[in-house]
Amino acid sequence: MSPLLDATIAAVRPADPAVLAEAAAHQDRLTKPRGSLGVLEEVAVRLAGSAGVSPPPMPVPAALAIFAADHGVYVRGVSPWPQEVTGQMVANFLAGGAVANAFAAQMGASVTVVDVGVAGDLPPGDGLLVRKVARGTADLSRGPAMTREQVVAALETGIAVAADLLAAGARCLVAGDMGIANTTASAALICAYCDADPEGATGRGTGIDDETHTHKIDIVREALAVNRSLCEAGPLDTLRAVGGLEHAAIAGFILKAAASRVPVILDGVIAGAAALAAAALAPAAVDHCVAGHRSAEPGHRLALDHLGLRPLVDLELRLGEGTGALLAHPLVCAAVRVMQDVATFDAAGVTDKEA
Ligand SMILES: Cc1cc2ncn([C@H]3O[C@H](COP(=O)(O)O)[C@@H](O)[C@H]3O)c2cc1C
Ligand SMILES: O=C(O)c1cccnc1
Repeated sequence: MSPLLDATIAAVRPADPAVLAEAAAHQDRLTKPRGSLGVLEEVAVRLAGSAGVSPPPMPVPAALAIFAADHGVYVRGVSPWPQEVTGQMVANFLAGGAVANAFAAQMGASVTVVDVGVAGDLPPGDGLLVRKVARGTADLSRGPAMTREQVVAALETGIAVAADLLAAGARCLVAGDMGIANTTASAALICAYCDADPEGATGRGTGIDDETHTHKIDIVREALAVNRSLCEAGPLDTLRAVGGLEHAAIAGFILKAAASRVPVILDGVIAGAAALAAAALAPAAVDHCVAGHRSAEPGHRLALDHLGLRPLVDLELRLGEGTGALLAHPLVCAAVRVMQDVATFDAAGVTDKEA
């Protein structure tokens, strides 16, 4: 594939089983009824297993990377929004005006925007990394979206961005996306990796009427049919056949976080589809992922079920940009804080009914 990608995949290790057991036992010694923190207990144990130490380190500071790219399938009329909105939103992110900026400011996360494949040229700006692999993908409903070189370059971009953020001190990575028509590619990826039917996996994205929704399902079906042999050839070929440049970059970003034993909080259906690709390339990568939220897109539920991840927040969000993942960050921090701060029954002199 590529030396960087191969090395990153090889470095992805599963959660440490001894640390998982130690963390679970520690949860049970804390001054609360066992299991009373529900899913938050699982999250803290998960982060301990991922980091290889219990209690796990506090996942701060968090760094959001928004990977932006365009999609050839746009020409098939699958999104109600003009394609130039991708580049315009990049400018909005750089100006601090998007929802992702508001949430990142609220959560104390940094924001990095990566042009991994926006169709138009973007004016340079503070916080923009221009890593254009192509000016958008090819139309996945007519053939492969990407060449092998392109998908590898996009994966490497995600790996490099994660590496730089980690080197700058980030201890939690958050994956975001921007790309008009990318819910179509996400649906196709989910069908290919989960063996799902386009009807159940294809949602309304930014908001389409019934007729366009039916058409979008047909487009996903066409994409899977025309790319069938590539989708059967392996996980990398599946990603290049029906994915987007931002999906590939997010997959690389997840792989690098996993290889570094740093948690990565997943966002909605785009990050979910990218996580399927990362997990297909390195199954243990899932051990280092936290599902930030469940989006309203039906395919997202299929992806999370396939990955075995339980979302922390379900607020019917359907935005992307990393917004749902950012909302979950304080919950992840609170879960870790419990492990670090809460007294044990012994230390606090509280009677444990199980002792
Ligand atoms: C103004 C605006 C801001 C957004 N921020 C994220 N998305 C989200 O919507 C797009 C995917 O939906 P579809 O597949 O229906 O085109 C992606 O860009 C995604 O990030 C946005 C979309 C719009 C219009
Ligand atoms: O699930 C998401 O993140 C999503 C849904 C619709 C449009 N954009 C993103």
